[in-house]
Amino acid sequence: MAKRLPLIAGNWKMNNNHLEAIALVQKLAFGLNDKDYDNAEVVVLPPFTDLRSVQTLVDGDKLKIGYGAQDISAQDKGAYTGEISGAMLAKLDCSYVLVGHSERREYHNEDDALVNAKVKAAYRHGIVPILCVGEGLEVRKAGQQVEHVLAQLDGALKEVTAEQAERIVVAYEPVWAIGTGEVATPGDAQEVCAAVRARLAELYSPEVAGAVRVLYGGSVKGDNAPGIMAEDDVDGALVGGACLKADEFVKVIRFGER
Ligand SMILES: O=C(CO)COP(=O)(O)O
Repeated sequence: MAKRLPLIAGNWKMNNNHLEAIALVQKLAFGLNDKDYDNAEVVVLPPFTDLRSVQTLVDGDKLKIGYGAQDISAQDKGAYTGEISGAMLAKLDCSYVLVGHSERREYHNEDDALVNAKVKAAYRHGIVPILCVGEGLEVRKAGQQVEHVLAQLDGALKEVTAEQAERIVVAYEPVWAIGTGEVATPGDAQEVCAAVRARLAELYSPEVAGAVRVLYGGSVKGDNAPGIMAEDDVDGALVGGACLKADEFVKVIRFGER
C-alpha cells in the first residue's frame, strides 16, 4: 500500500486580516524548500475574508502551499444570512474545509447531524473535508475517549460513500489539549487514531482505511511534533497557535528531521 503523505494543516482560527494573511503565507513560503514539500503536504486554513488574497498569492507565485476554509454551509445557496457555500469555496479553489471543529461544536452548537450535512456539502463541491473529532476532559477521565470519537465518526459519515470516504481527512483533537499547552502523549494520539482507522475499515474496507489520513491536533509545536508523528496511525497534524508564526510552523513541518 502506498505510504500516506503526511498532511500538516494550520488552522488560523480568527486571526489575521487579509493583509496579515499575505505576509504570513509569504513568510511561510520563504521558509520552505522542495524537500519540505516532498515530505509533507502543507495547508493553511485562514478565515473566509483572507481566502481571495491567499488564492491570488498562491496562484501568482505558484506556491506549493494548499489552502482551505474553516467552515462550510450545509446549504448550497439561498436565504442563509452569514453563511458561505461550498460553491463559493470551490470558486476560490479551496482544496480543504474543516468540518466539526470542537470550537464550532461548542460555540455554535453543531451536532453530528449538522456535521454530517456539512461533510456532504463539501463533497458536492469537490472539497475534501477535514473532519474534526475529539473528547472533552470528563470523557477522557472516564476512559470513554474511543467510544466518544467513534460515535462522532459514525454520525459524520452517514450516507457518505466509500469513494468519498477514501479522500476524507480525520483530525483527532482532544478538546482538553486545544490551546491549553497540554499535549496528548504519542500513545494517547495513537490509541484514538488507530481506533478511527479500524472503524473506517469496518464501515468501508481496509483499502479505504489505509488511504485516509488521520491527523492529531492539540498544542502541537515544533518540539513535540516528532514524537507524535512517529506513531503508525498518525499521518499529520492540525496545528492552531503554532501555525501563526511561520518559523514555528516550519519546525512542525520538518518533524521528520529531528
Ligand atoms: O484546535 C486546534 C487546531 O484546529 C489546535 O489548536 P492549538 O494548536 O492552539 O492547541
